[in-house]
Amino acid sequence: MTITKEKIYHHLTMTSRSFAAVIQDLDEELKDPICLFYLILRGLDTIEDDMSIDLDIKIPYLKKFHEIIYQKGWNFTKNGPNEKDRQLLVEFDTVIDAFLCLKPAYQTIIADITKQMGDGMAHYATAGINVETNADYDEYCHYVAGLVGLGLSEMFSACGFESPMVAKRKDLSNSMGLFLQKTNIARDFLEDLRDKRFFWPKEIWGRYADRMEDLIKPENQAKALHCLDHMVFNAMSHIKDVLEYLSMIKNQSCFKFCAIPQVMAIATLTLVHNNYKIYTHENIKIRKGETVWLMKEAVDIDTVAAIFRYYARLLNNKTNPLDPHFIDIGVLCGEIEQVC
Ligand SMILES: COc1cccc([C@H]2O[C@H](CC(=O)N[C@@H](CC(=O)O)C(=O)O)C(=O)N(CC(C)(C)C)c3ccc(Cl)cc32)c1OC
Repeated sequence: MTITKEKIYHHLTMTSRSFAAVIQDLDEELKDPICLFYLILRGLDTIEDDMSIDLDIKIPYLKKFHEIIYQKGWNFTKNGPNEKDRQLLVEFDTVIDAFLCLKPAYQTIIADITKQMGDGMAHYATAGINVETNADYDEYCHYVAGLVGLGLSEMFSACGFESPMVAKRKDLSNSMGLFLQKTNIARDFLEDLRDKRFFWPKEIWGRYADRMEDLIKPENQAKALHCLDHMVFNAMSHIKDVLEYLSMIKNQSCFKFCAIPQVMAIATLTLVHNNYKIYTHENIKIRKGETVWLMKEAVDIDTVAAIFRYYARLLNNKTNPLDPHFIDIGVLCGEIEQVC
């Protein structure tokens, strides 16, 4: 297992440097199961994301990925040459070998979430199926991100680090995923538009433009900013659940693992809010110094609550009084300051 283990953590570091460090800080009992959960999800995501793979090839793989993770020796070489993380699937047999060494309880949780996610991805990959309504948007984000929160909460409760209540509160675990995913979807508008991936719900953008791509036209700047703030407001609706979930987490290594992505997300959402660069530049990111500060500070619920209060006030101050959501955002920020 040692050689495989080194390869596994190499893959982890290759896929996401900053988050790899957070996973490596986890308690020994959870480090391998969560590392493998992360890599299996990346493998599934790499197939879903690859627009060069025909749907009649892609969809069966998405639906049977939960069985593939039990097939020793399996690899995947159908990804396009420039697909990020394609190397992970080329060498996926090492992930499978390590997965098969996990305790059965963790294998079952991972396989069950992978099955649900693969089915959800297959549904939304089907030609003509798009995110139209706010309900579609929440459902899509549940499949690709909310389910991850559910699986992690089940692992936290299964190993005994957290109470069974953590796995029971599926609504809160789901919100942990939706807040991260909706922040990324708002942030990555231009990159996704270029890749012809449309995640913004028509029920939102349809109020500001006839076609989604019209949002990037300079003459539509005011409407585009109101649309962006509507997406920010939609993401903010999960913050109360996020704070309630984090207040349940008692194990220190689990707490940091859960809190760091959430404080990074509220900082990112504040940067994205009312920021026209979303429509002109890709890869909008918070500064490295801010990331380092957040990773160091996100150690307990009081500090995390103070961080959310800080960014809620910043975000509120950035809102244009002419913005249709000016009042709503103000009310939500007020509520966040209450909960904290
Ligand atoms: C209780 O729930 C969680 C608790 C802790 C962390 C995460 C969540 O955080 C990372 C954090 C991460 O991966 N950050 C990236 C930054 C980025 O992606 O922009 C990074 O630091 O590189 C993340 O983004 N996703 C991906 C999804 C959002 C789709 C779930 C993710 C993917 C696989 C796993 Cl096992 C975990 C997570 C949780 O998931 C909700």
